[in-house]
Amino acid sequence: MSRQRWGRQHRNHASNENGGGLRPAQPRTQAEAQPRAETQTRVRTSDSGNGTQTGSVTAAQRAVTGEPPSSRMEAPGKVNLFLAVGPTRADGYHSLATLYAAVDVREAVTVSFAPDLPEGHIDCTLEVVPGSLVDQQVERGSFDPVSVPMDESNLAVRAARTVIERAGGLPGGVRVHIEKAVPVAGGMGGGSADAAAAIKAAVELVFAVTGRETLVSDSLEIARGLGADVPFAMTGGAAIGTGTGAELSPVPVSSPWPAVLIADDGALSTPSVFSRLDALREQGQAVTPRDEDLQVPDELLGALAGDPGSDSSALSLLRNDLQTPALDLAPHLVPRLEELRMAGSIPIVSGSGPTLIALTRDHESARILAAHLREVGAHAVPVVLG
Ligand SMILES: C[C@@](CO)(OP(=O)(O)O)[C@H](O)COP(=O)(O)OP(=O)(O)OC[C@H]1O[C@@H](n2ccc(N)nc2=O)[C@H](O)[C@@H]1O
Ligand SMILES: Nc1ncnc2c1ncn2[C@@H]1O[C@H](COP(=O)(O)OP(=O)(O)O)[C@@H](O)[C@H]1O
Repeated sequence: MSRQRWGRQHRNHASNENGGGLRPAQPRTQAEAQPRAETQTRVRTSDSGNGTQTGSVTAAQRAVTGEPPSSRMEAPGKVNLFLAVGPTRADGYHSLATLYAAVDVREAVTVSFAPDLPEGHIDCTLEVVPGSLVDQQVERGSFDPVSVPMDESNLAVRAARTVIERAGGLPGGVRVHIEKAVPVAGGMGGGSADAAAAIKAAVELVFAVTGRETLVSDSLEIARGLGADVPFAMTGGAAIGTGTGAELSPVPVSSPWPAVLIADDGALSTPSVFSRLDALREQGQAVTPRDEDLQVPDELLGALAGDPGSDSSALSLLRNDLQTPALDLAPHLVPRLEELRMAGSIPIVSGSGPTLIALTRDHESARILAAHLREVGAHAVPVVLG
């Protein structure tokens, strides 16, 4: 069993009651290099129980700086290039076969030791990354960050708490700070990315404060316990997901695929979309695939791997069984998909939606399409997949 920990991106920073003193995230696009959005929401939670700068925080360093240790980790949002959904299982989940691809829109979570807070307390703060799709939604008034739960149900809080408790606790509280770039309830696994980043950051923090290590296998078990998409957010890249989506087989990507992400003004709850699929199937309006259909086609994997024998016709194999129920719940997406097809892209609903992903011929086409969509009022950014 590996004793390796996740990454090494410790940093020290002063943390105050408003989550201030946070080093700005590394700008990823020109748009994101603008000043930070003012949006910041914060709640304190408690219970009865208990970047780029690298290198571990040593006790000596802490003694010199006098700052509590802190770890900032990133994790990507995702799209599903293929998603075949099987029948409902006894536990209420659906067996599925999916092809996950990470997008270069990333969440970041900083977990900081807070000796001034009582043991077991977790403060959670959130800020919106400037220029991100979420920032575009906030600016247009279609998303309010206050709608993200900041209590014990927040996935980053749950992740940090689970890691810390399994490691035997810390002699104080913790601050969790989320930098949000992935649309909430958009079918892009943003909450799962927060959970994954928080697991990695908490593992590093526990090690910095106590010297206790967390096995990679334990981190992955915690990830699986937090949601079907969380293990993929831990690994990124591209992978086949089976079972509930948490059993992963990484797949190679020759060169990242260009695409445009189009966020919606609304949100769709994942359980409601699965329930609508069940209802459509019961009414005979959607087909339940046979077990042998729960397989990502080799041609699609070949296209992603740059197999010379594969060609762009493999893109016709893109599939999302949640698209029909998502469109049923959000019918305004139907003409939008058609417009994207007319513009020469290959669009598909991302996961349970309502975010759309439009694959383009090349990066320049993605840039032009995203700029055009923004001109006509959509929230769009060019991205690369995998
Ligand atoms: C649909 C997908 C496709 O990648 O992504 P999103 O659209 O949410 O991003 C995932 O399967 C979502 O993963 P995640 O959001 O982590 O799901 P979970 O929290 O574990 O489950 C939320 C709910 O979704 C339904 N669910 C999820 C996964 C699955 N294989 N079968 C299901 O039926 C269940 O109703 C479950 O209670
Ligand atoms: N850190 C978090 N970020 C976003 N949503 C969260 C978080 N923690 C809990 N949630 C809850 O999870 C729901 C789904 O979140 P998200 O992962 O963004 O969507 P999706 O499952 O569509 O990819 C949200 O509506 C919210 O209520």
